[in-house]
Amino acid sequence: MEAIPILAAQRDLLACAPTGSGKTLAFLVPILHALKAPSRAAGLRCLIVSPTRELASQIERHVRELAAGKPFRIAFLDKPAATHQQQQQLHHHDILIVTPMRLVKAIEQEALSLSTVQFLVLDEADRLMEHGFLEQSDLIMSSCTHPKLCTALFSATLPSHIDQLAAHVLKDSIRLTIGAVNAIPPNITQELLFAGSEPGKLIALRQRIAAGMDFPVLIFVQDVHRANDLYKELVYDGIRVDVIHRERSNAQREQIVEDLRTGVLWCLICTDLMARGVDFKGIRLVINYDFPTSVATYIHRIGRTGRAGMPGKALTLFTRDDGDRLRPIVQVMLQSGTELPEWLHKLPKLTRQRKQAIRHTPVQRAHIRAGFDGKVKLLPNGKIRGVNYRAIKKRTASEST
Ligand SMILES: Nc1ncnc2c1ncn2[C@@H]1O[C@H](COP(=O)(O)OP(=O)(O)OP(=O)(O)O)[C@@H](O)[C@H]1O
Repeated sequence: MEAIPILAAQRDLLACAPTGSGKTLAFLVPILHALKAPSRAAGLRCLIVSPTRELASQIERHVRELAAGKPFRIAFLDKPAATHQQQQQLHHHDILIVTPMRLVKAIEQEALSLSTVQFLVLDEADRLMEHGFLEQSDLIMSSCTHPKLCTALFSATLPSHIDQLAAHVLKDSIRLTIGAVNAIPPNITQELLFAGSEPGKLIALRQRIAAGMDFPVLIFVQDVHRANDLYKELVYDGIRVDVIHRERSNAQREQIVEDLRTGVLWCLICTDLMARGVDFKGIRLVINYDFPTSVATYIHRIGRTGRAGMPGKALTLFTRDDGDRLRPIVQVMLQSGTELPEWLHKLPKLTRQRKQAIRHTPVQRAHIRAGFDGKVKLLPNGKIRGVNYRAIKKRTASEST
């Protein structure tokens, strides 16, 4: 809420606040207030950039809800503008929500000019200023040439190199930090579990499920293949589970999110595509099945629970292979008051060379063993057609001994 008067005064802002603390409203409320009313003559006045389609679509929903009753022209640019007429229409929106790739295409095709933009918001700004997005963000920022442009950068995480970069692109800005930088909301209870090896993780997960788990649960894995493999395992176990990653269609993703919201699904397996910004309602537990690759990833993943002050839990599994990546995340857990065994307090620092070497290299992991490859069908009693439940019970019991 501290951001509201700053943006209302049209000052550049760099804001860092914990996950689930309501950053979206913190920028939408003052911007809608400042825009006052629709104005076709003024051209596009507000541009909101998000790194993923899911988050952009969620922001669009929030804008429409907040602007209800005022006929602002709001659009989410999720497809290239194909015809000249569509390109012309882009200029006539008051507020445009975009992902960088689509916007850069529109700028390059000269389908859209950003010279009238008065409010530019980069949501998940540290991600948008990282390798992979930085060039696109740079082009977007330099295309916003209005003399009274107000730029706002929002995120729950702010690595120091991004902090410095942000300071260069903002003018006479205010820096706002709610709580400590990279803080975990205190309402999220964190747990770290050593599972020994890859098969040990599956056993640990099955044991937790068998012991009773608060659904809905999000499970993060490191890539699409592992998401599909774990999905097969959990379907085999009779769990109402689905999977989201870049290979699912937009329609499938939307249906899955809806199914999770309404309780049709208990469990959603996802890649880091869903780690940032997405506001799943009522997630009780986040499981890091594969250890996160960075502190930022850890914070954003577990931030899918414990939103708006609700209680949440996060369970992070690790194996011997994750040893080099453990220390920074252990530090974050300790700083937020998580009790961990004494040996974890004394993990050695990595050398700079080792840090560099592992930064962009995912851990090579053994396959998650797939138990069932056939076609599956969820029955009304919650079981899956074609699954031998007796065999699973027997197998789980023998694996855990
Ligand atoms: N003042 C408020 N009172 C109650 N709930 C709120 C308030 N502001 C926001 N919320 C709710 O809190 C939830 C989290 O908000 P939001 O998605 O904006 O968080 P965020 O800070 O952007 O998180 P992230 O860093 O994960 O993107 C949403 O469901 C939102 O509706």
